[in-house]
Amino acid sequence: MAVSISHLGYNKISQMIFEWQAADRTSLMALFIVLEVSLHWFWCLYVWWQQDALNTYVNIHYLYPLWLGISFVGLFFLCMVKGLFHSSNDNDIVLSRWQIALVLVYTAYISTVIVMIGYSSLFAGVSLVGGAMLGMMLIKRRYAWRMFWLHIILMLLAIMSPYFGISLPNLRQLTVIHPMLESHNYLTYNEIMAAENAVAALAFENNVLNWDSISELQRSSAFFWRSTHLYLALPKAIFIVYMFRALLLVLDDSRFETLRHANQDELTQLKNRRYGLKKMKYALATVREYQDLSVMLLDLDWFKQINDNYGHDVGDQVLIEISQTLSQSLTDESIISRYGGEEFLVVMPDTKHDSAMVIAEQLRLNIAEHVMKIEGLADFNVTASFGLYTLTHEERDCIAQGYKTITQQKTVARTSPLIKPIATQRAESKIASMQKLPSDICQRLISIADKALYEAKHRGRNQVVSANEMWAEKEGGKQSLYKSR
Ligand SMILES: Nc1nc2c(ncn2[C@@H]2O[C@H](COP(=O)(O)OP(=O)(O)OP(=O)(O)O)[C@@H](O)[C@H]2O)c(=O)[nH]1
Repeated sequence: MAVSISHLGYNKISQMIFEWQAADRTSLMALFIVLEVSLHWFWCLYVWWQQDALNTYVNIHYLYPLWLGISFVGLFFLCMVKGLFHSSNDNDIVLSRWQIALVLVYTAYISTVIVMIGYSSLFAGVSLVGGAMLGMMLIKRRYAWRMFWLHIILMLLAIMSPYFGISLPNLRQLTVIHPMLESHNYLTYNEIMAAENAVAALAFENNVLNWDSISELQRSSAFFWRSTHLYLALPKAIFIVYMFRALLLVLDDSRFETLRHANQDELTQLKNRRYGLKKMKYALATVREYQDLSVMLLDLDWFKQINDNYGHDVGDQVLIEISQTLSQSLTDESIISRYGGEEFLVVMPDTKHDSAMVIAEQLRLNIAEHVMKIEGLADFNVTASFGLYTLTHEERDCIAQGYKTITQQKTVARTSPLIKPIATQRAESKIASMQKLPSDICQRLISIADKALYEAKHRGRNQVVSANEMWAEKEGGKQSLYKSR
């Protein structure tokens, strides 16, 4: 199948986004907000610096609480940005080039909006929604919607505030800094507004706009006209939200595809080894107190001969059909994965040894009875050998207890008296989250099932051998996963 470069690029970007940790995505969103907030902060600095010149037009007392608020917001989001450049193991930079490019482009856009067009709540509002949503997109879509509704509510409150006698600082008013010039140059939005306000000022006493006359103007204005602010901004905001929504849907599909490829075995469509092990770890961590867990490793017999006699394609077909037999014979609770070439791993949570033996025996029969019908070849059957091990809850408790004691001793020995309590706490909570089991337990379980599988091959193939029974025979019933055998 031909794959275009743009398709590859698109897959790569979406894969990168979803491999990102939530903390990094939050930090990126915070960085966008910091960029915007710092521009507002510098705008306040400029007004404060020019306060003598702006005194006639600007109620400077409103500037200080606004400036303070902006500073707090900026500092708050700056703290959130901290996680952006370092991953949990400290020195690795987690921002990739495309993310840096995204941040720079957004900065350039916001700078242009503020410097060229002047501060307008409409532009700033839309840019804020855009910037924050860009960050939100990288976290969760429901936040994008919440953010959108919050923005509308805030705008409504701002529109209605004068009717309740509330005066809010008006940043746009701060842009009125020059009287009209006799200039034929291109005028920016900011300059036009300045000119309009200067003209409007003629209508007021002493040719000066003051806050009382502004408040009077606000109260006398019809609610309908005041709310143009909202309904002019709304279509833009909805457009942005829908654009992001469409993007999210595309990314969701892409994420699903990426995860499918990452977890699935191409040939058999079973889960692959990596995912099988991950699910096994999860099953071990979530198994209940009185539940046993059984692990089964099965390997097709004389598979090399099938390849040699009939060809690799027939070998592949056999693997596909046996995988289907596995999926059909086992319940949904079983975790089935292709462990290696013709080897499969089955983990059965909450399954006692006797039940696991019955299941394995039935599976062996199903495989042996399955007739391979390949065009141009005589029908044939394939058999498989099984190694099985059941980790009983009693043994699991013993391992957990022993492991806990060893870990506590190590932690106490390694740490100084000052940091001992914290280190011990951390170690304990980590152990608790793993159900107090050592991290190599999965490999040990598989390796024991593998020994039983080896024994099954040795005994003549096409049979199930239980590691529990094997060691019970050898050691008179005494057995432990962490004891040298
Ligand atoms: N067709 C095909 N063959 C594979 C695949 N993966 C591994 N194999 C082959 O599987 C064969 C495994 O051979 P062996 O390990 O000798 O095992 P065996 O012939 O089944 O013998 P026993 O396990 O002792 O019964 C090798 O020839 C591999 O090339 C695959 O995806 N497709």
